[in-house]
Amino acid sequence: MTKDSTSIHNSKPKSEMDESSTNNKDSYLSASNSLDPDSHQKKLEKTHLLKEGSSGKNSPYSFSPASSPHIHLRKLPGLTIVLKIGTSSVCDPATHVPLLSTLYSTVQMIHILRQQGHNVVLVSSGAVGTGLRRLKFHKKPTELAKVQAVAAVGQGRLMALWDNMFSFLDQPIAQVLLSRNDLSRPAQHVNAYNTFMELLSMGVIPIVNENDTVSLGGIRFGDNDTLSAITAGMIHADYLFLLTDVDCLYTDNPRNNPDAKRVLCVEDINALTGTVDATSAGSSLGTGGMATKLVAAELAMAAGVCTIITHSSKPQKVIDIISHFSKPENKGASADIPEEILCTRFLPSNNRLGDHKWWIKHGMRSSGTIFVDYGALIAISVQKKSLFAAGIVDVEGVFSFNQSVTISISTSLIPKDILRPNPPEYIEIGNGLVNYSSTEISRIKGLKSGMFESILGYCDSEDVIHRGSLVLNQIDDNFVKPL
Ligand SMILES: Nc1ncnc2c1ncn2[C@@H]1O[C@H](COP(=O)(O)OP(=O)(O)O)[C@@H](O)[C@H]1O
Ligand SMILES: N[C@@H](CCC(=O)OP(=O)(O)O)C(=O)O
Repeated sequence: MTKDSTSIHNSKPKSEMDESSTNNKDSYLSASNSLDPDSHQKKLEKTHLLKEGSSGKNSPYSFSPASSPHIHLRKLPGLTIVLKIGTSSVCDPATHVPLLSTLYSTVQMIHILRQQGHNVVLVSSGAVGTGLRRLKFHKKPTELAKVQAVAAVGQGRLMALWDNMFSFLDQPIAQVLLSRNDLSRPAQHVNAYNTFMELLSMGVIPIVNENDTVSLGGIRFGDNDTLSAITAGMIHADYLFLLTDVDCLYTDNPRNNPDAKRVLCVEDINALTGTVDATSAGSSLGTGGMATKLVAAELAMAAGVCTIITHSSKPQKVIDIISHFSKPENKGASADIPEEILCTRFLPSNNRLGDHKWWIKHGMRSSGTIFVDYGALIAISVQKKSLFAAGIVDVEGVFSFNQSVTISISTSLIPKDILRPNPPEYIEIGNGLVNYSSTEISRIKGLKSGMFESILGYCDSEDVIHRGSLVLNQIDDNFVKPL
C-alpha cells in the first residue's frame, strides 16, 4: 500500500442488509405496475397469476404475469464488466474536442477483455459535449430543453465515433438508451434485461447512455454514474468501473486540496462520512462529480458488484485490476494494491440485497410516503415484523398496490429519552412494496386487519407491507440512540 492512502472499513453490517433473503416467489419482475390506484380486480387477477406461475426455487425471475415478456435468469460464461466513461474523459472540458487517445485505448482494452472471454457493457457519457462541438456552442446551455437538444445532436455523433473505432477491430456495438422511468417498470425492465443478455451472448458491446430527450427533471437518472450502477445491478455484473479524470477517490477534491489522501478500499460507504469530502463539483461538463460516484458505488455494492474508481487515461489498467482482484487471495479488504494499478475499490456487500429488495430500494421510484408510529418502528426494525395498518398514522402521495413507497416517522412520535438533541422533523426508516393503494391505506390506517373486510369489502393481505418486501435503512446514530 502507498503511504498516502487510506483504507476505510466498517465491519458492522447495515440493518437493511440483515434481511438479505429474497422471496423468490414474489420477484419484482413479477410485479405489474398498475397506474390505477384502486384496481382491485386487477389485483385479484394478478394474485391468481402469481400463484399459478410461482415455480422455480432458485431463480428470482421464475415467473411473470402472462401478459408480460418472460424472463430467464442467464449466466453468461466469463466475467460481466460494466465500464462507465464520464464526459471529462470523452471530450476536452474546454474545447469539447474528443479525447481520441483515451477513446482508442478504451476500445483496445475492451477488445482484450472480449478476447479473454468476458462480457462488456460500456456506459458512455459525452452526448452533450459532442453536441456542443457540433453546434459550435462554447458553453453548456442552462435550460433543460436546450441541453436535451444538444444531447440529441451529440448522441448520434458519439455513437458514430465509437462505431468507427470498434469497427477497426471488427467489434459490433449497439446503442442502448435508458431512463430510470423505463427501468422502474417491471415489464420494461424485463425487456431491457433480455436485450442486454442477447447482445452480450451475441458478442456485441452495448453502449449505454441516458435517454436525454425524454428524461425529466425529477425522474431522470441525473447522471450516468447511477445509470451504470443500476445497469450493473440489473445484469448481475461482477465489476463496475467508473472511469474518470482522477485515479482514486480522495479524502477531499485533489484539485483544490493538495493534502487530500487516496482512499483505496471501502467496505462500508457510511464509514466515509466525516472522512471524505466529495461535495465539490467535477469538471464543467461532467454532471456528477465524486458525490454521484459514491451513490453509484453504494447501489452497486448492495447488488454484490465490485466497484472500482480509476483514471480513464490508462484504460489498460482495467485489465490488470481485474486480473489482480479476481485472484482469491486479493479479494479481501486488506489486499495490497501494486502502485501501477492504484484505484479505489468498493467491495461487494457480503450480505447483498436480493434482487427483489435491491429493486425496491434502488430500481423503483418511491411513489409516496407512509408515516408510522413508534410501535411500528420497533416492530419492523427490531422485531423484524411486517408493517401492519395498525401502526400507520398517515399517507402521502397517490400510489397503487405493488408500488414502492418510503416509510417515515415523525420524531415527535419517538420517546424523548431515545432521541438525540436537535433531530430532524422526520426520519426515513426504509422502503417497501405496498399491498394496498394509497386510498385504501388512508381508510385502514390505525386499524387491525380484522376490520379490512368491513371497510374495503375484501382483505387480500393482513399486512400493508410484507416483511419480504421491506428494505430498512440504518437509522442515523446522530438522531436516535440504538433501538
Ligand atoms: N473527494 C474527491 N476525490 C476525488 N475527486 C473529487 C473529490 N471531490 C470532488 N472531486 C472531483 O470529481 C471529479 C470527477 O467527477 P466528474 O468531473 O463528474 O467526472 P466524470 O465526467 O468522469 O463523471 C474530479 O475531477 C474531481 O475534481
Ligand atoms: N447523457 C449525458 C450524460 C451526462 C453525465 O452523466 O455526465 P457524467 O457525469 O460526466 O458521466 C451526456 O451524454 O452528455
